[in-house]
Amino acid sequence: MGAAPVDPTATEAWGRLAELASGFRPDLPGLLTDAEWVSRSTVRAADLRVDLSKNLVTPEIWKALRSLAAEVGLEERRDAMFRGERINVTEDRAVLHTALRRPPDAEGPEVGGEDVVAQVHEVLRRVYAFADDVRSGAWRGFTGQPIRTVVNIGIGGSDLGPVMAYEALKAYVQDGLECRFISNIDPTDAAQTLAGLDPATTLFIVASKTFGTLETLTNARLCRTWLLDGLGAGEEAVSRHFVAVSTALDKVAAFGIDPANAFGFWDWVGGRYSVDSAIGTSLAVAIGPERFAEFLAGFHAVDEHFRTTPLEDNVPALMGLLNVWYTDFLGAQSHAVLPYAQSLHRFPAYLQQLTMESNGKSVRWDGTAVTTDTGEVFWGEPGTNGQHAFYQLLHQGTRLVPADFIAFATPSYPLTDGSTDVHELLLANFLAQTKALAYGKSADEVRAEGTAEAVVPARVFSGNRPTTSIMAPALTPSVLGQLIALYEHITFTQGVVWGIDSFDQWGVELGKQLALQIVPALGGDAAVLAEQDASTRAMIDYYREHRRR
Ligand SMILES: O=P(O)(O)OC[C@H]1O[C@](O)(CO)[C@@H](O)[C@@H]1O
Repeated sequence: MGAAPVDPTATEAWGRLAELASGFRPDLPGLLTDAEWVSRSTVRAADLRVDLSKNLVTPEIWKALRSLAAEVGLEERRDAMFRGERINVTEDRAVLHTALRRPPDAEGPEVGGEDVVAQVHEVLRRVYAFADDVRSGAWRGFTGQPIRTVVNIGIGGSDLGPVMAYEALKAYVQDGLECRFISNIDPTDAAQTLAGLDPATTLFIVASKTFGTLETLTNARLCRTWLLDGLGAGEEAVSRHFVAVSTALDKVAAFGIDPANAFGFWDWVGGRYSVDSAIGTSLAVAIGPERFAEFLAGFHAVDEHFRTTPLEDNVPALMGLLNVWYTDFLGAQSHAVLPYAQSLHRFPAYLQQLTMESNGKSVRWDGTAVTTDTGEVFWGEPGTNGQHAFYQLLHQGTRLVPADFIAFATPSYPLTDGSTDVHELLLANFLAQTKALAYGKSADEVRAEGTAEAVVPARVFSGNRPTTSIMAPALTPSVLGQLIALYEHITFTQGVVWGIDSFDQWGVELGKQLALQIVPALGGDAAVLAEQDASTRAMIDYYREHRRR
């Protein structure tokens, strides 16, 4: 099962961190008076400026966290990943999503004797040619019309990355082109997504790493029926309206999609790490090959930062270590990601798969039990919307919730209401929130506002609530690539400390198996029904009684 990971709790650094945590009294207002602290706590990766100064740490804690990274062999494992070693132990695979964004002239790692970077660029060349054809109108549908809508059919990493990036970069989408996304097996998703579309100008991308995913194949069949019925055509129309992205090109062909219309990728790309592979084809069509290449270059810039920067300034490593500190020493159970950019409204959902499918594990890569708490629950919504919903708990609740705030100097859409720079109102809120969380408001301050004594406690803010502020010049394709790579490497860092294989996802399998076993019972198979537990049986009975056809 691979060499045993170092038990982090047995390291010297862990002992030191435990000492530092016991009786730790954070003093963010005190720290923030020190310009030197802020400047030392502000780190950069490519275009990302990351202010770590409003975190519950001290120089001693940082030192101990870096020692922990050294003792668990973070840099060695990072290097092994970049070299293409099979660090995805339970699936016996290399982990090389970083090769997807290496420039064509870079010397790539080899997997199975094959030059990975050359393979990547060969597929990219085909994706770009396809994207150009769709964008220029050279690609025609069955009735001879150009494509207006691209519908990506996928789920998990084959959906969340493309939809998140499309939403984030909508300002760059070619006029007259639109992407839509179908993921859920609930037919409502397909029904609502297809509503109003003209089959003659609609092209489907079936995106599935394995090409065996129930939801995606079901939706693909459903869309094929919709297309052929709408066009009044036979199977011969499929090749003008369906392309596929997968590592299983034999299954793509078996499904009836012309291999000439299929774009491949490789088993060394995890689904949740695949938006920068051909899985991003819908995005490449929407924003064009040049912008897509900038997106990849953004990832690569942060990869290089992570690969070459010493720990003191290595942003993903520092942020990952900080998350370990909060999770294992200060008892945090969740982590909020709060983009002050509406364009990033699907970013928290994307990060949920990236972080929780990667680090939601109880055993280590050698099969032994983890020795400490692992993966936090990631969640979030764009500001300022969240301020009017769940920030109450962030400010005054009993839970410690470290939060990452993300903002951009230049807005995606520079609208004004005639007199106000609306983006400045957004940024003022971003700045105000991290300040309010850090400083809080004392009882004396509340009293000084003339508040009745009985209400004073309800209006006190404890402060000392940690935040990290990430800023960049604008949400460009490159900056989006940088942000994604940042969180990929944060996730990796945490996984290494905990000794986790962050690249498998066995935990999703049991439910899938059981669903397939239960299907016949819903259809009335008495023998399968009898095998179910009492609760499941009763719900199936309820369903059969209430289902209207
Ligand atoms: O791309 P595929 O093979 O259809 O898988 C979709 C998603 O399903 C999962 O395997 C989880 O069920 C994810 O890891 C993956 O991103």
